[in-house]
Amino acid sequence: MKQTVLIAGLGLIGGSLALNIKDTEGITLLGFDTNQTTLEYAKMNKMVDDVYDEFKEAVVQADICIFAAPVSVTVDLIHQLNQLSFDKHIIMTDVGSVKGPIMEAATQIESDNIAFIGGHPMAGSHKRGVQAAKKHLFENAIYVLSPTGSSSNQDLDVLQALLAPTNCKFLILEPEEHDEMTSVISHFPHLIASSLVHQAKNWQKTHPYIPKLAAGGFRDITRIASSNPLMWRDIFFQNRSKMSRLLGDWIEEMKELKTLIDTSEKTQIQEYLEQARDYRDGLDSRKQGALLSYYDIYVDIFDQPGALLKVIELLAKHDISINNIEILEIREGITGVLRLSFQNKNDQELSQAILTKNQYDTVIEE
Ligand SMILES: NC(=O)C1=CN([C@@H]2O[C@H](COP(=O)(O)OP(=O)(O)OC[C@H]3O[C@@H](n4cnc5c(N)ncnc54)[C@H](O)[C@@H]3O)[C@@H](O)[C@H]2O)C=CC1
Ligand SMILES: O=C(O)C(=O)Cc1ccc(O)cc1
Repeated sequence: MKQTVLIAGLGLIGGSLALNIKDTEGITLLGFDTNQTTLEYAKMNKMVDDVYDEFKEAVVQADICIFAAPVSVTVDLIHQLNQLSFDKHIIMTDVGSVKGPIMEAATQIESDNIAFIGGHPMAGSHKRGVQAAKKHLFENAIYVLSPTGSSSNQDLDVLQALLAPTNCKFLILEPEEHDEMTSVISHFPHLIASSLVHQAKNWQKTHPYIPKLAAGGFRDITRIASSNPLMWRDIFFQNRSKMSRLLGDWIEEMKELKTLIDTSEKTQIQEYLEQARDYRDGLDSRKQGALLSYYDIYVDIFDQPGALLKVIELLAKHDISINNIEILEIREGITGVLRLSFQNKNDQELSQAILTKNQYDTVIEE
């Protein structure tokens, strides 16, 4: 079937979706963005068939439109739809990290020809822009969909079929429960990560060597503080009431912890740490779902040039594809452990056997 698909906002997420959709048979893929360099890049790299810098001109041609701009921009674009007339059925969706304001804007759409389904791929990166787009970004990730009264089951099927090449896992959620859950598990942690970085920066005035002491733990917990500030500012304010509530709860909890520390309540502090560890370890279980979507192997490697390449070559020789590679440093610049992530248990076990045979120490965490 021939379909014209428009992606409005060709950044990290829009560009990554384009890389998944572009080669589907029968699809003409259009891209709209206000950034000319982005449009030129997308066209030059054949990520889309055609580019537009005028939303209205592009959207009237589409059978499916995916809004992939910042949440506040998507809200504005949805409001513009009422200035246009749509003479054929069009499925519209978005990728915004906050659903409430987008779904609210969608309720104001006047055309009966528009079927709106909210969307949010729960995968991303701290990078931004079309140059950071990756085809495999959504592999195994949860992709939340929120159908509305304007969309039918058939619309939902069509959208899921379009997104199938991403290899994501669909989850249907109400916008309100989505926003509450993502505020806890995604949005609020970003604020805390930034706050920890600010605290270290302030203490650096007293102890200039602080950055040299920053060990793996600090790096792990603050990784997301390197994310796109414009996007996160938008997310915080679009999900403002939930963020404010969590901040209030957090402040109260920190006050209680301060009292426990000040009064040397060692048992209660230990229980607090134990409960957190047990819950966190439980989240890592594949049975629980989202946090760990890959089959991992930890490989000890020494700090020698080419160590990484040797491991990759070894697995490539056996046609095993690695989903993700992360070097976990013991100290800054000193390689310690390699985390290799695989798509399935078979690849994981085969890789472990090959690496063990080649004298590598490996661990699979159950
Ligand atoms: N970055 C991430 O990890 C994730 C982001 N999201 C959501 O995806 C959406 C896009 O985020 P990213 O791709 O990361 O951001 P990005 O900054 O990489 O891309 C945004 C794109 O929108 C374009 N844009 C800005 N204003 C525009 C306008 N008025 N009209 C048309 N295009 C405009 C920009 O030029 C840019 O190409 C956001 O709503 C975000 O909440 C969802 C999941 C993960
Ligand atoms: O880098 C990370 O861990 C993220 O937090 C990615 C992410 C960012 C925004 C989203 O709405 C969903 C996922």
